[in-house]
Amino acid sequence: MTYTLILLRHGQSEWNEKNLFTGWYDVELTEKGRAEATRSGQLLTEAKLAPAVLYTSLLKRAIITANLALESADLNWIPVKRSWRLNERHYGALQGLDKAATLAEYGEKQFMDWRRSYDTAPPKLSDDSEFSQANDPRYAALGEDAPRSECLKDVLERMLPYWEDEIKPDLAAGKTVLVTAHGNSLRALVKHLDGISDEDIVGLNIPTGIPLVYELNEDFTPVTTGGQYLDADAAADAINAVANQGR
Ligand SMILES: O=C(O)[C@@H](CO)OP(=O)(O)O
Repeated sequence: MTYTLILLRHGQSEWNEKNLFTGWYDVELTEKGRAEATRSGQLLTEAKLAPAVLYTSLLKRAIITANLALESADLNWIPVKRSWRLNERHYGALQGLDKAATLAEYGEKQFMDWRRSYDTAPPKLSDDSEFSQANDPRYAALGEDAPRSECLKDVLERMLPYWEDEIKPDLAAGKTVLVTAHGNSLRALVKHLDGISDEDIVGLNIPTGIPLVYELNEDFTPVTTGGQYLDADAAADAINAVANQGR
């Protein structure tokens, strides 16, 4: 008996295209991103994978990606659960900044520590910034606990309870689960699933809009470490593009 978990990073967003740090800022998909999302649904159909339940973040780039994927897989009807715990990493004071300009200003080491290190969070975003979520009603229940910046460790710590309490029980009940989320929230989940070290997670990048399928054993360890992208060639190219952003 194995469980099937499908991870899907949202399609290209307007700020991916512009090369801006995004985090919790709620941006739209580009036309290319919408096409990636539609194609990801076709890839699910071709692979004969039919999710029984969808999990998304509260950000529309993930929500719309999932809607388009399920539309093209003719699965619009499946139940949906959403949580801020699947949101992208809050990028703090970097939200809205240009990646290339940030690299030029702060240098390679600081840039990569902020982008990919396990435990270095960017400076906090001020509540009066135009890029702040401090007064966003969707996070009102979090009160002052709502993050103003996060490192990957913070993401793992807020995502894991949701994985344990909500997603795992659906898998254990035999449901194929689709999780549509973000580059860094999915890096956190993959780190947990594959047991990737704090050092090695620096080198892991997740491409937009390509389903990553994990078959999990009954103890939720992956049958194949790293899972399997449904379009492995496209994933390899796109992973390189993500790794080289800002350059
Ligand atoms: O800007 C962001 O929120 C993320 C994902 O797009 O960027 P990065 O890949 O640099 O962590």
